[in-house]
Amino acid sequence: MRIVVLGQSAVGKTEMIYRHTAAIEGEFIHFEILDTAGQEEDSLQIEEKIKWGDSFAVVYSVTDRCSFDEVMRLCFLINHIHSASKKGAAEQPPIVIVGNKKDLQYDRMVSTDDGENLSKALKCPFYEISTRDSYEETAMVFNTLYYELMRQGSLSPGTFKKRNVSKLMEKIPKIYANSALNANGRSLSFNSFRDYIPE
Ligand SMILES: Nc1nc2c(ncn2[C@@H]2O[C@H](COP(=O)(O)OP(=O)(O)OP(=O)(O)O)[C@@H](O)[C@H]2O)c(=O)[nH]1
Repeated sequence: MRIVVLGQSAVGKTEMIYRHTAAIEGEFIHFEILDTAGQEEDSLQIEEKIKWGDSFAVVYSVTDRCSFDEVMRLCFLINHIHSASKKGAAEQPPIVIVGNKKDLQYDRMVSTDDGENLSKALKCPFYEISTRDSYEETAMVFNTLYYELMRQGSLSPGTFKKRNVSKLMEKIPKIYANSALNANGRSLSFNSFRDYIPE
């Protein structure tokens, strides 16, 4: 299952996991997670990434009001690109809205109510998490996307089994949250998405 993580710069996307395997109801689900680069990317790159994904985590930081204001635009972008590329899809692709950095209580600029109200308006599940403090909360986001995709009937467990790990993800090391930081203290990521994008 392919998940694309979107959101403004510095909200904590790079703290998320790049490969993750979970046993859900007796099935081993292999998640391929694609990070995006906040503000630096051009619209073509974002479009390619959105087309690649089955489902989406749109992340903001509870300490950054601007990143919250960006969520609605990103959700509309995902829906627009998917409805144009996957004609006939009855529903919007699974999207989870994620308010990250909830550990920074004293720096909060976005309340839990704001997040919940937005998620109701956009009809998407919503979680507040801390990627810094909890691996489980991050994994919960991915599991929810899996259940949403199954609910839509877009993919059956059998389809997942047959699907090969994409060429894109073969280039990427397995990295867990808060581990494998590079010299700048940031998790490893990849830069040249277009070189690796599968057909
Ligand atoms: N306190 C706290 N800090 C976090 C959390 N998640 C990420 N950070 C920090 O926030 C900063 C930005 O995180 P990144 O993962 O680089 O943000 P990004 O969204 O990938 O940013 P771009 O790559 O610019 O798009 C880093 O210093 C992280 O350590 C969290 O849950 N709590």
